Amino acid sequence: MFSKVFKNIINQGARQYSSKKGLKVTVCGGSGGIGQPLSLLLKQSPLITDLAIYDIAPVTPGVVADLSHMDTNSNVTSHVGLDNLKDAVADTDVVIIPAGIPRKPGMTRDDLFNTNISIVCDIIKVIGQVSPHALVGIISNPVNSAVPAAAEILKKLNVYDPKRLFGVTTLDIVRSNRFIAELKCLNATDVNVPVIGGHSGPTIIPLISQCTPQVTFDHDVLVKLTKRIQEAGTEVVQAKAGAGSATLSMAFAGAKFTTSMCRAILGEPNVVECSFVESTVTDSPYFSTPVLIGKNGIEKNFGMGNLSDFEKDLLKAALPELASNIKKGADFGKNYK
Ligand SMILES: NC(=O)C1=CN([C@@H]2O[C@H](COP(=O)(O)OP(=O)(O)OC[C@H]3O[C@@H](n4cnc5c(N)ncnc54)[C@H](O)[C@@H]3O)[C@@H](O)[C@H]2O)C=CC1
Ligand SMILES: O=C([O-])CC(=O)C(=O)O
Repeated sequence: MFSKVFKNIINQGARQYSSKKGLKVTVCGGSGGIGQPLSLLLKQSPLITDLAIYDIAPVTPGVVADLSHMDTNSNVTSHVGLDNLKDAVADTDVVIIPAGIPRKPGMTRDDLFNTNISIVCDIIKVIGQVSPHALVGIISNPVNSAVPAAAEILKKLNVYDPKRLFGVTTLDIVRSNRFIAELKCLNATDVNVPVIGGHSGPTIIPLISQCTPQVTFDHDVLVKLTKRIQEAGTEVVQAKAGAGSATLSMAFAGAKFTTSMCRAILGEPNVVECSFVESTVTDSPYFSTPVLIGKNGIEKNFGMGNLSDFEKDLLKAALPELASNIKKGADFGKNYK
């Protein structure tokens, strides 16, 4: 008797929850080093009712079975291989893409171009055909080339909306916040540093002069701190000694970014993230700055604000590399069949 009553209560609860439709999020590359912990974090979000995991790896149904035992309310689905990508992105609200290979010591992010950009283009093409209104965040490197390549694919499909395409640079902000908190003995969750530019070496420009709370450093400390932020990805690649690049901190950053997109779609005001997007802020056609995100993507670009002389020099050094990364990506996208 007790167990029958108990089961009824559970079933009513389940019906109540399943009737509340939240958002669908698709993780492309969901079985990888970033994809698995990112999916683990997203499975815990009450904003997401459907989590679709897409990958080419045969382990994917196992990853999904594993995630689906977590007693949170979202449904998780498995989609393996390009033929099944359509289902993964059908009616989706957000697609987040960490598909592709990571760096090994001695490689630059640009060395991943040949393998990763075609992976990203294959995925973007299907998103453009099936769910052009989704907000799309690209984690796969080189981000500076992947975003312009993706834009060209979407333009060819006549569905490109620059407000909906994002390069995910959140890890640069997460690292800057943490490194500054360490140096100044601050609570890391209270620190917020905008990071502009792109996502590779000298194109990563932390605006420490705009940090909240305000912080100051002697020039030599500022130089070292900036270099550490710019080379933090390489720090992890070297420490992992051939076994890949940042995965856990990236999953944390990716979950922050994805959650921001979900909050914005659900109507929360004042959702601001730094992201590598189409831009008129500088001469670079794509550039990361803080942007206001709303239901339909970017609503406002906040630009760079006032830069210190040191930051102006960083910007000058970044622009040539950015221009070449962007042209390489855009050319690939234009020629992609
Ligand atoms: N934007 C950022 O701040 C960061 C970007 N990354 C980048 O993220 C990417 C992924 O890194 P990890 O997860 O460590 O690599 P990983 O190799 O552990 O995982 C990649 C996953 O992508 C899947 N995959 C490969 N080709 C695919 C395709 N055609 N379609 C769908 N899935 C495919 C693989 O099966 C694997 O499960 C790399 O390009 C890495 O450089 C990494 C850290 C930070
Ligand atoms: O460094 C890499 O190759 C991965 C990455 O983008 C990062 O950790 O920032």
